[in-house]
Formats: sequence, structure tokens, C-alpha cells
Amino acid sequence: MSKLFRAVIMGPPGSGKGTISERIAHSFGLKHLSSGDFVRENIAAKTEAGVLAKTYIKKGLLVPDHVMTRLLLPRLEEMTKYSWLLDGFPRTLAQAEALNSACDLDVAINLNIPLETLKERLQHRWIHPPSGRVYNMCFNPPHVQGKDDITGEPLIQQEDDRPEALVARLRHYKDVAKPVIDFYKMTEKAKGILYTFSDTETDRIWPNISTLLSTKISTIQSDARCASTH
Ligand SMILES: Nc1ncnc2c1ncn2[C@@H]1O[C@H](COP(=O)(O)OP(=O)(O)OP(=O)(O)O)[C@@H](O)[C@H]1O
Ligand SMILES: Nc1nc2c(ncn2[C@H]2C[C@H](O)[C@@H](COP(=O)(O)OP(=O)(O)O)O2)c(=O)[nH]1
Repeated sequence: MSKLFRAVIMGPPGSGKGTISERIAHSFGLKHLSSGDFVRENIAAKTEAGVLAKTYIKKGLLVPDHVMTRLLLPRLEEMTKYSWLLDGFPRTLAQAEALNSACDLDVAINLNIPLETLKERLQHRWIHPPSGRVYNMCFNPPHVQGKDDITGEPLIQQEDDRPEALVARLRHYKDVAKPVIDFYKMTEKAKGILYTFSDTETDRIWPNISTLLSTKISTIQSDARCASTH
């Protein structure tokens, strides 16, 4: 019998959540659920939550907690049969509390990357909006300059990745994220699930995350096997 595995990945914009989530999904077969993708899908489908969310994103703001949880928690309910990794949620204390009431997490990965590194990376981040594919002109450039590898369509730089908007955005992240980190440190139900990784390079963080998840997943599965034989 194999038990399902549930993880979240947190970190400031540019910390490598998307890049690492892809590697985790690929290596461990978890479903990668991205809050940004959910928001974009809802905007495209013009759902009530999507229409509301759009008004905030247009102003460069976070989507309010009640809209975000309304949009996300039903999606998690559809995932009860799968192991998943949630990227981009929770971002606020209220979201962490809502998630904590909805499910039991096994691991919360926290990426702690120096501010200078984040600024450097985001200045070079280009995306393909229809698919959400992310490139970095130094770390993982597209095959053809300025074009998506799969469709050949143009890449764009997001407004809020431009240098002028970056510092304020990163500062705001820190203020909002601190209570979330404290929540995972203090809350009884979540004790021992938080793991922080600090480095300037994804390729150095990745082996440590990979080892952590291998250990956690095999522990959970052997606990489930023991439980089913007793
Ligand atoms: N958990 C959340 N709470 C509030 N708003 C959210 C949340 N997740 C996504 N959003 C909204 O959707 C937008 C797109 O999210 P997404 O995570 O793709 O990009 P982002 O904010 O540029 O983050 P990052 O740079 O870390 O990838 C955000 O800017 C925000 O307005
Ligand atoms: N130079 C460099 N760039 C990196 C590294 N890891 C990720 N990147 C790039 C990929 C993206 O262009 C950008 C941000 O990464 P991301 O995975 O989109 O981060 P996030 O915003 O989802 O947290 O930085 C890395 O280790 N080195």
C-alpha cells in the first residue's frame, strides 16, 4: 500500500520554485500544482474568481486570500487520489491556516536565496505566457533568442520582473512570508515539516531536496506498509 505524499514549496519570486518543482515532479512523479497557473486558467475561463483575480493582478497585487482559497481548495479536493507538490501557495498566514485545515502536509520546502541573486535572476527571466514556460537568458536560455522552444512564439518579460518593480516586490514578499514560516515552525500539526535551503544556485540545492524527498517518501511508504500489516 502506498500513502500519498503532500508538499508545498515556498520562496520569493525568482528563488527557483518553478524550476525545482519541475525537477521534483519529474523525479518523484508528484503532480505539480502551481497557484499562478490556477489563477491564469481561471482568468482565461472567466470564472467568477478569475474575473476578480484579474483586477488585482493588473495592479501588481496579490489576489486576496478569500478569492485565492476559493479558487484553490476545490482543486485540491479533486486531487485526493494523487501525491502533489503545491507551488506558490500558501503565500500568506491566512492561506497557510486554510491549507492546514484542509489537508496534512508532509513537507514544506522553503527556499532562502540572497536578494542580489534574486534581482540578477529576475532581470534575465523571460516567459512564454500561453504555456507558462520560463527561461533565463543565462541559466536556461531558449534555443533561439527571444522565442519559445516548443511553439517558436515570442517570449516576454513580465512587467513586475523589470528592475524598477523588483526591490519593492521582494521586500513585500519578506513581510508576508515571515508569518507563514513561523506558522510552520510553531503549529503543532505542522511541527517538523519545514526545511529551509539556502544557496545561490539551484543546482547545489537540488541534490539536498532530492535526498530529503527520497527519505521522506520511503519513510511514509514503509510506515503505511507497517500500518496495513498490523
Ligand atoms: N498564493 C497566492 N496568493 C495571492 N496571489 C497569488 C497567489 N498565487 C498567485 N497569485 C497571483 O497570481 C500572480 C501570478 O502568480 P505566479 O506565482 O505565477 O507569479 P509571480 O507572483 O510572478 O511569482 P514568482 O515570481 O514567485 O513565480 C501573482 O502575481 C499573484 O497576483
Ligand atoms: N542563474 C541562475 N538562474 C536560475 C537558477 N535557478 C533558476 N534560475 C532562473 C530560472 C528563471 O529564469 C529565474 C527564476 O526561477 P523560477 O524557477 O521561475 O523561480 P520562481 O519565481 O518560480 O520561484 O531564475 C540558478 O541556479 N542560477
